[in-house]
Amino acid sequence: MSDSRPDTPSSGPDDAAEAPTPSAVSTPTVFVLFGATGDLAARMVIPAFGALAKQGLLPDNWRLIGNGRGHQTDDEFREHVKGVLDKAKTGLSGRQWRTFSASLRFAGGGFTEADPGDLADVVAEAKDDLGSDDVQLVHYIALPPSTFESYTKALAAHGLADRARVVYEKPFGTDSESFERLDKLVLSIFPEERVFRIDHFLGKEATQQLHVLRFNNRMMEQVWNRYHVAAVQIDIPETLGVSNRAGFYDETGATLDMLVTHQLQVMAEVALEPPVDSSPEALLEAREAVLKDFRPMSPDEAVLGQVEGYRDIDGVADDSQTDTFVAAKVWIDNDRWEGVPFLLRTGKQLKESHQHVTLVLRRPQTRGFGERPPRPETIAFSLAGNGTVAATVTAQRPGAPGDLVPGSLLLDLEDLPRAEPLPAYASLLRDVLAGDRALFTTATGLREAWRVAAPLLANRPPVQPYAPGSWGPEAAKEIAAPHGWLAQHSLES
Ligand SMILES: NC(=O)C1=CN([C@@H]2O[C@H](COP(=O)(O)OP(=O)(O)OC[C@H]3O[C@@H](n4cnc5c(N)ncnc54)[C@H](OP(=O)(O)O)[C@@H]3O)[C@@H](O)[C@H]2O)C=CC1
Ligand SMILES: O=C1O[C@H](COP(=O)(O)O)[C@@H](O)[C@H](O)[C@H]1O
Repeated sequence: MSDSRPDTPSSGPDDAAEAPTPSAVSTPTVFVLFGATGDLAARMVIPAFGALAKQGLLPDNWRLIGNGRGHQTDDEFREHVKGVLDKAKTGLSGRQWRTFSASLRFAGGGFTEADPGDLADVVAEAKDDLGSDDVQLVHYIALPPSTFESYTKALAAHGLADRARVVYEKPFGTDSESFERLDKLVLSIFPEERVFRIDHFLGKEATQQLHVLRFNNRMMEQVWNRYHVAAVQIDIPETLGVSNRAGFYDETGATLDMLVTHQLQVMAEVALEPPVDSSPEALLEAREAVLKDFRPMSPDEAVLGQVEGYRDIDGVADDSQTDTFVAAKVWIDNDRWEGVPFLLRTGKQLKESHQHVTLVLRRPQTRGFGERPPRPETIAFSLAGNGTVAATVTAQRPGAPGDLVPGSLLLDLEDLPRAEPLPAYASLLRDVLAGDRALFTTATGLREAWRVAAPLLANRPPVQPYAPGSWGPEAAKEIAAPHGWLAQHSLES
């Protein structure tokens, strides 16, 4: 394994102009990134490390060890990371990149209970390098969920679990039964306070604004219930395909990848009751509590789809029944939300990408001035990027008394004074370093999510084909009747 220090700078501002940035955590830390060659690592986790480095939020002394089943040298891994950071436009200066890249290592040869590959040795070297007895070990398991159990056992078998923190990607389990088994195994090895079950949608800036805006603004607080809200849409269509991660995707599918995970957590963020105080712990308790009121999903109120051509992708079975699309109606049995459908939709290779949480408002009780356009008024949050919030209103077309048209009031969160938005993964990694688990899912919350999804998973409707670039199977339109899925183009800046 090579250990030379590369001097190729990543694109970024001039070294001379760069001010030293303070480090957030002083404990020397060794990160192990399982799945370092994968899609998630490239799209989110490695760029998050870059963003933390850029803002001076990594510990003063750290190492990041990439792990995989294949072999590569440290320098090859550095080249990979450099490509990823350049693509993500992280903007590290030359000096920042040199410091960053010097902390990168790769340990190949896989990692099983029987054989740790290179990892145990590389971790030991990294700890020695950091020259302290007090080194924090943080494992990030960015692997397909079917491997979580075996990697957890291997961590214990090779003495890498002691005093370590561990981050699990989602889905944590693939149904109630496997969730309970995994949870029991994990907690037999790691104490709960060192387990971080990530759901990066909870770390998004705009997701956090759901409760902040709601509870700090009377105009939102007052309408946040069944008397004023006719329906809530949590709509996450994607143009993205899955050909680069077919193995993972074919064993997962849209329902597990997005709906049982991100969308139910975001739904809980929308639906929660006022937390007892403004602490992160109270927020987490409120999220868990409302999940208990979610009604188990009915397969009759769900549509699954599979994009045409999916079975031709390398790594996908010829007769795959995996869903690349799901739309479903979920109900909450409590006083605030009785009778309000929560409409969840997501899928791959659809017409458009967006991530919208939309409260569809009931029409005003007064007669109004003019003929209202059919589009309902809404309060909508775009979770993508740094996030936007919009209210769509009905207004009079200027110069045309009585001619009513929809308009929108838009807030771009990054335009707020002194805004310093962090990508979700960077923000959550910072929380892992600080030991703050408030924006992570808990076993209690996940147990409820699996309970809610159980009838749908046990009785999956057949997947209906849809054309790439479409909005999914026709039948999914019915789920959102009478309003239809609201596109909210005006939300994107
Ligand atoms: N991709 C994304 O956008 C997101 C993914 N996630 C989650 O991240 C996790 C990983 O997803 P993603 O990166 O997309 O998946 P990938 O298919 O890209 O897999 C990640 C890496 O895991 C290793 N791997 C694959 N199969 C196995 C196996 N059977 N045993 C051991 N290692 C294996 C491979 O590395 P190697 O060949 O080097 O061993 C691969 O590069 C999943 O839990 C997913 O839900 C979460 C949010 C977003
Ligand atoms: O967890 C996942 O999320 C991504 C979408 O995340 P975002 O950060 O782009 O908002 C999704 O594409 C992927 O399939 C899924 O595993």
